[in-house]
Amino acid sequence: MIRGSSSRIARTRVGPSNSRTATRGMADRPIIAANKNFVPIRTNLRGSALLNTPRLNKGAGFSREERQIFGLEGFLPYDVHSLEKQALRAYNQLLKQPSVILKHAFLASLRDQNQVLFYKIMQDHLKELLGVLYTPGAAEAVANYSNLFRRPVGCYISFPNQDGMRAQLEGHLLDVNRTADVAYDSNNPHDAIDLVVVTDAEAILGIGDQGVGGITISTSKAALYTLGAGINPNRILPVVLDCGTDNHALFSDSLYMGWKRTRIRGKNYDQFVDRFIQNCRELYPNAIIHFEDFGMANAYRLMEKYKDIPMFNDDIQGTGAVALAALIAAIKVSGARLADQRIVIYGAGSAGMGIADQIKDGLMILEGLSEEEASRRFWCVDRNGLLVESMGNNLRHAQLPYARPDAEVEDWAKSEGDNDGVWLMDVVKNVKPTVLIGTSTHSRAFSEDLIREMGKHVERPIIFPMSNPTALCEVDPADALHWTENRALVATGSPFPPVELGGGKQYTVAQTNNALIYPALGLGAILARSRTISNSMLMAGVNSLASLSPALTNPEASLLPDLADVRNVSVEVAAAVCRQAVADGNAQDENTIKVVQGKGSLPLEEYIRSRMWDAVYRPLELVD
Ligand SMILES: NC(=O)C1=CN([C@@H]2O[C@H](COP(=O)(O)OP(=O)(O)OC[C@H]3O[C@@H](n4cnc5c(N)ncnc54)[C@H](O)[C@@H]3O)[C@@H](O)[C@H]2O)C=CC1
Ligand SMILES: CC(=O)C(=O)O
Ligand SMILES: [Mg+2]
Repeated sequence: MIRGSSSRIARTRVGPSNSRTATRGMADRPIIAANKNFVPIRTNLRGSALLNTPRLNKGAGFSREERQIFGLEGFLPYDVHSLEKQALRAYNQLLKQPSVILKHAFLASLRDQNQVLFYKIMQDHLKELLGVLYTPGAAEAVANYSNLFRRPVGCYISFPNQDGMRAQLEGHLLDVNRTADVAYDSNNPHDAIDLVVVTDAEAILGIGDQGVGGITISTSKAALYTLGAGINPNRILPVVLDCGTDNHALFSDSLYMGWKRTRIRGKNYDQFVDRFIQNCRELYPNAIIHFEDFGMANAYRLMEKYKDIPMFNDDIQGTGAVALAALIAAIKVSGARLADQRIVIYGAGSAGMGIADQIKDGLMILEGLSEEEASRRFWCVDRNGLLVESMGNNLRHAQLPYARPDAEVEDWAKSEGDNDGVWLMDVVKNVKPTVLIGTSTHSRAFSEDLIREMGKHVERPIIFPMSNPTALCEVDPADALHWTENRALVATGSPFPPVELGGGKQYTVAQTNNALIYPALGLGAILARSRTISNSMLMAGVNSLASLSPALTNPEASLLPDLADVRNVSVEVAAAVCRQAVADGNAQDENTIKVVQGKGSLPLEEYIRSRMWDAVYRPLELVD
């Protein structure tokens, strides 16, 4: 950490008149709602070095006084511009970019120049720009990573370099600590990282193995933690574990920047990941670990293996949580009971089985079903058709509880294909599902015939085509509504525009994406400094999110809150997660425990807001 013997603070327009009082030692600086944005960031950088440090750079936003103190006159055009004016200029430049991928590149470059400005324009245009930064935009950016590469962002841990892994991770810790502002509430440099977002890039969104390009999903998910839950971006470490790639197109691309070997598997892989986790635990003992877009076989194994540390798998647990919240809202609208649903899941991978597991937990906890009874509410269809018990060793461990007895399907009327499997249409005809969920990456798999067939048997069909990016969605929501005479309750993984229902009415399609819940889950776990992230914490988050559904008061409204409102949603959801962490005895942060117990100076929600990072320019303090 930087410790200056003498210091000067530029009193900028944003600073309160008493900002000099903030020069006390780091440890005794309380960050509370009223002053968190006025606490100076200490730096010894000046001139172009300051302008080239995105965490500190304010560009034309540097005040006259700051320009004097930091030697910036002569490096900047004369006029001082407010953050709002800078944001307007940047947004106008963004609009001139002719394609999503160029817009994504523009945003990435803005983030690499001026962090606050990047988050400011993202926040101001969240709904529109999430489609660029996240899904669908991120898919294109990941797939074109090596061709579009300009500068490295985040942490690259490569299998062939693993002997230096500890030093590499220490390097990031030192780098984070050098920014000083991140360690405001502790003198322990190991406290500087709150969150690690890690992918091994084997199953990115719906586009599969992307090798080193997977870093872009980690950086996008990391940015959503800041946008969605105010986690300080400088305290998040996005990581790609480069384990090689089985994507032959990348292999034969001379510009590919990752390790050009087929993916390591088995013992080598396990040891590599384990080494990474153990180093993270030692170097960043307070950080939670978010696993993203691992291939299914590893994703489940690793989730089980590391369940006693504060980690979660977003594709399994985050997706399960958001889907259950949307389902709870949908059945309230339809007037049915959760226990009476017949649920077909198309695509029995990480997301599909995560959703099944979470809904199963819901059936057990909310409806009192036994595990066996709850499992019987699901029919899961994958590449080889309906999962049935006779598939035996071909079933993955996570799929086993949902395999149907073969006897059940023996008498089914079958219309599709040969007799080797039971296909989706046959399942829909025979099961007459009330809920159809798509996590298959099979674009437009929910055909008109299929949706009409489903709609014959149920008054309010619940249809969640959740595959990303947009092009892989199982059905366009407008079609699903049209084919069911507007009776369907629809939610998608990627954003879709509202559907015109006629008569001046519109249906708002809920974006049922884990991005609506994982930032708050992370924030709650970080604030509580939770030992683990338990199922009951997840369920608390689900119930909180479901209770915020606009459809509860207006049946034509979206099943889930708008992703554009994620920051407010996150305060509520994180509060529920914190309360549950305390109730479970998992919480270790004394301040948060006190607040949850009503012994703090602020109510929990306000306390949470007071800990959120905002996209504003904080005063800078020059230290020698
Ligand atoms: N909305 C959300 O929040 C989330 C959406 N997803 C999306 O879900 C999709 C799947 O992701 P993961 O589960 O992580 O991948 P995965 O690879 O683990 O699962 C996909 C499954 O679909 C199966 N599948 C592929 N083609 C099929 C076909 N033609 N018919 C039947 N099954 C087929 C595969 O065999 C596999 O089991 C992706 O598009 C991903 O973007 C994933 C996580 C979150
Ligand atoms: C949303 C997400 O995590 C995925 O599509 O993989
Ligand atoms: Mg994912």
